[in-house]
Amino acid sequence: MITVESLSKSYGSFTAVDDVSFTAAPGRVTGFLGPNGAGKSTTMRVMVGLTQPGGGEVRVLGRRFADLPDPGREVGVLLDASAQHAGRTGREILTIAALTMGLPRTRVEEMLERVSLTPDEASRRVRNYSLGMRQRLGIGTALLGDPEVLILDEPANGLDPAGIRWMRDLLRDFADEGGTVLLSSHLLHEIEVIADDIVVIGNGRIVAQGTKEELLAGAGTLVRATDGTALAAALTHAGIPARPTSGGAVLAEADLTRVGQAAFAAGIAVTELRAADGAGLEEMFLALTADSQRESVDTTSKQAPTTQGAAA
Ligand SMILES: Nc1ncnc2c1ncn2[C@@H]1O[C@H](COP(=O)(O)OP(=O)(O)OP(=O)(O)O)[C@@H](O)[C@H]1O
Repeated sequence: MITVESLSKSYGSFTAVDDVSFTAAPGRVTGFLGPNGAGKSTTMRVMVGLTQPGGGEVRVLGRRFADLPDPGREVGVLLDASAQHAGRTGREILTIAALTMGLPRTRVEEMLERVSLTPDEASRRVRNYSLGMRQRLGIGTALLGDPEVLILDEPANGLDPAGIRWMRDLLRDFADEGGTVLLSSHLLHEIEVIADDIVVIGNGRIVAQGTKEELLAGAGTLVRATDGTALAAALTHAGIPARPTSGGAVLAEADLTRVGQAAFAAGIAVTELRAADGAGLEEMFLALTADSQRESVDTTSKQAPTTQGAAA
């Protein structure tokens, strides 16, 4: 369990993390999603005692990180996969970590196998590793002490699709055995594939949180007709908030039946009608974090889609 309570952190007059509260529960994979510079790494650094908070606190397994009796065995941490000693081999890095934690050397071979680094790769110096191999090694180091909690900052960075699937299965198994996983990403798709619960941060503030299902349910219905403008107008006329998406469809804030009936009543033949699923979550992510995006994003909407019950 990780509990973040009213956490704030400023650098000079700049507020990087602003009154952030959320929980990552045991048995669940919690995705911490936000665009670049949103405050994810700062929050995670506070969690593991590397950055002092300006206000609020973080508890891991009920204690501040500094008060954990044996943090290496309780919390597995991966903050920057490229921060490993480039002149050491993968096996040496794991061996040093194992010896520091008082673990037998056999644990190193177990872990190399678990993160799918071959004996040949384990004998190479880390400077010759791809980013994906560094991530696997970093995840191996985090798992080495058989911790109850994993805190991983952008662990999918550099992994190919097969690597992301491998990581998803690994984190799923970890959570199914009762572990707590918190992982960050600036890519919605990664979080959508891996996480059970999602916490969305933009400009240092939590903008939405809930289960993946809750956030998806809030995303409404995706509907398409030959004349999208007439469709959007008909839905709006029927009292259903509706807006065009970047893909030419209309995203409506009502369930399938209501949207279908409204289009039928207006005499409009729909060519597609389905739950918005990932498309809706993506729209929501872009809309909710639009003002913290560095590149301008046309969300076409004045309002974020409904996330009641899930919104913080
Ligand atoms: N030591 C520091 N001094 C000054 N500003 C900082 C410092 N560390 C972080 N920041 C600023 O705080 C904000 C949040 O940074 P943070 O690294 O937490 O974001 P992030 O969500 O992890 O982004 P990314 O996905 O790009 O890693 C950024 O604007 C960053 O420039």
